[in-house]
Amino acid sequence: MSEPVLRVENLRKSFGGLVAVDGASFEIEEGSIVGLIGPNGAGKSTTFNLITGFYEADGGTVEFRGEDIVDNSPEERAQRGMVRTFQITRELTGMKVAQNMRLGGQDHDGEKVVHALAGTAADREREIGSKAKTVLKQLELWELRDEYAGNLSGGQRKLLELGRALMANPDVLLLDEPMAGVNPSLTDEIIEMIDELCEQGITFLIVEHDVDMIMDISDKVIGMHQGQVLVSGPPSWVQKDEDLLEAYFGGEV
Ligand SMILES: Nc1ncnc2c1ncn2[C@@H]1O[C@H](COP(=O)(O)OP(=O)(O)OP(=O)(O)O)[C@@H](O)[C@H]1O
Repeated sequence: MSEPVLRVENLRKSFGGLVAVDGASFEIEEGSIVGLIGPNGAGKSTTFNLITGFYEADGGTVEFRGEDIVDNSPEERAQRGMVRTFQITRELTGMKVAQNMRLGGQDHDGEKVVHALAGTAADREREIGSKAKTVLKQLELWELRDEYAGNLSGGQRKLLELGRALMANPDVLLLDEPMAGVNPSLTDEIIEMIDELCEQGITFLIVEHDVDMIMDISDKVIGMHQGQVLVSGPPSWVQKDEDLLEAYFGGEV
């Protein structure tokens, strides 16, 4: 069997006395779509932030292509091809769609993009512009390129977030609730896009509250509760896992 692209082992993180991630371990195979689910407060976002290096782990390892990167900064991880989506924050809503995309090609993963391209700064600018055009067309945002990001609908913003992340040439793309606030027609578009990108070799880790959708699109689903991985495997049996069902629906009312 091939090596997993990402392996998390015994990951731990507390905030004060609160244990948010409590010895989580799982693997992500290259070229797969993996969903990370669990009830509110299960530790999904914290795990996400530990993988991308936005939080420092209290313990455990994060291996990327067989190498422990737990001491690497988010920028170093991004340069290796691990990229996450960022919300289009207030600062970015004042910029046009096309500018947002160019920034995506330059910011956290800028080094990788720049190194990948030969030639002068002007050549690189042209290259970034041409990649932005391709991605915007893929995401059907090309017509909106001169629109301010702040004028986009919630769903269109989600597509722009995805587009910005794609500008950084990711190998592994971590999506934080890509469907939140997205209307059903755009949801389908995003799912199609994820499928296509996966076929092109991008590995996905997706944190998402829409469990049905995650079960539909994922090759593997990881279910978390109280900072621990309860279950990890194919959607067909994760959705029948008694412990996970109990975590979602059981316990005290
Ligand atoms: N920066 C922080 N400071 C203090 N406590 C935090 C912080 N981030 C998360 N927590 C706590 O850690 C626990 C896990 O939170 P986390 O956001 O990882 O869960 P989640 O599964 O993503 O939840 P949700 O589905 O509601 O987004 C929660 O009890 C939360 O209150």
